[in-house]
Amino acid sequence: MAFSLLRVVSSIEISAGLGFADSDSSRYAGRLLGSKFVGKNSRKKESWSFYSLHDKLKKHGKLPVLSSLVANTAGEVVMSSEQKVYDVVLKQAALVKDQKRSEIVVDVKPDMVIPGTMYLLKEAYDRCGEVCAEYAKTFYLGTLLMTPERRRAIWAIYVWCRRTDELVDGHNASHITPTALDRWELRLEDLFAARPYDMLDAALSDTVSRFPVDIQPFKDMIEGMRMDLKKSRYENFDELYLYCYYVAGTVGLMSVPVMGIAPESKATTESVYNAALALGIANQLTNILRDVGEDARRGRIYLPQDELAEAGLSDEDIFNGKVTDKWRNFMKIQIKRARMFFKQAEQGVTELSQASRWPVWASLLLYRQILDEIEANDYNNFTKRAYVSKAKKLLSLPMAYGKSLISPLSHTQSSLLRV
Ligand SMILES: CC(C)=CCC/C(C)=C/CC/C(C)=C/CC/C(C)=C/[C@@H]1[C@@H](COP(=O)(O)OP(=O)(O)O)[C@]1(C)CC/C=C(\C)CC/C=C(\C)CCC=C(C)C
Repeated sequence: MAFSLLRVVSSIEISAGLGFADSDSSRYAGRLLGSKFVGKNSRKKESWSFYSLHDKLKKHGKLPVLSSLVANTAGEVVMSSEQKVYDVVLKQAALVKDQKRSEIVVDVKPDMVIPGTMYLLKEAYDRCGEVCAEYAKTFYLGTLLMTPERRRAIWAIYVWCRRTDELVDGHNASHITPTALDRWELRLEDLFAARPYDMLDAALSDTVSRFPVDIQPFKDMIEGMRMDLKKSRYENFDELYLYCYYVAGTVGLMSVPVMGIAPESKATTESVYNAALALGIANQLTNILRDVGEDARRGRIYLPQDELAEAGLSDEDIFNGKVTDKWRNFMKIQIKRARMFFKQAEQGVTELSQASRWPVWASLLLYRQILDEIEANDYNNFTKRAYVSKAKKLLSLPMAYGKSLISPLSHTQSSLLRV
């Protein structure tokens, strides 16, 4: 993150380091930009399928991100992915609503554990920290600003996400079957029921017993991996949005209960979760735009098929990998959409607890710059991998730190305020 923060690692390393040698070895928060976040029924309802992207741009002067209702192939109006995901957001937010908003939300339980297991638990968290430090250096540094309880909990979540991603992206990926993912899910349920399989699971098991973290986003991430196994095309943005929620928006929903909302924040809990979801979506969209060529070489096209067709582009154009004006125009629209999700996420970062803001700002600023780099590469994401230089990364860190000093109270223009 600055996912050099969350650098992809060699699958051999990850298999060994994360314990994938066993048989269990295994990518969602946005609303229409500008619509007030009051309740799901009060949101604007507008469908991507009704106008072309260009008409929308002309009509609204800005690009709508998603609709609440979409038409299915039979022409019936159905609930959009955004609406489905929003229901998860509401559920997650409800879990923490009653929780006291304070810097120290952690009610550290008396350790009702078998003697010696405390030591093992410390080892388990330390190992999660090591993995995080190794594969997501800058992010790891950011977590050091957090309270010890939060820091180690984020490490444990990070490691579980990494392991899950490795199931379909790692070196054993070609052997992964839906059954293996079902087993990974059973293992997740066991871990939530305080029956961890290994020490890394034990760290997460402890984390979920201390923070109001729900199992749903974890299950949804596994669902995203299932989707990746069976799907290599996305008909429209609604389908892509759901995929992005599964594999990345979920991370935002898992992290907020641990990172905590600032006690002085006046934002609604749902709006903060929604911003967290938006950051996950923005990151994943950016990841997809950066990796178009790489994904195409694996036979995968994550870009919405209907938007490609509307831009006069086909799968063949992607496989041929020629940067044309049609491609540039298409990419401009996609980049614009990703930036809208980043913008939406920005509003929520300030509402997080003080110590959590810096790593989140850092990840937002660093990952968003990948979009600038795609532009700087004249939209050649077929053969050039957009990356942010070390110098730019370094420059972003104090910038992120400066932004993290802005408190929710000095941020009274926020559109996330409770109504
Ligand atoms: C502070 C912070 C950023 C916390 C998140 C820590 C965490 C638990 C990260 C887990 C990330 C992970 C391993 C996800 C597995 C699925 C996956 C690989 C998703 C893609 C990430 C990029 O990783 P990759 O290594 O492939 O990228 P590179 O090739 O190296 O570039 C994703 C694109 C998405 C990751 C999504 C997030 C980190 C969500 C961030 C949102 C929050 C932390 C919520 C912030 C709160 C508010 C209110 C805005």
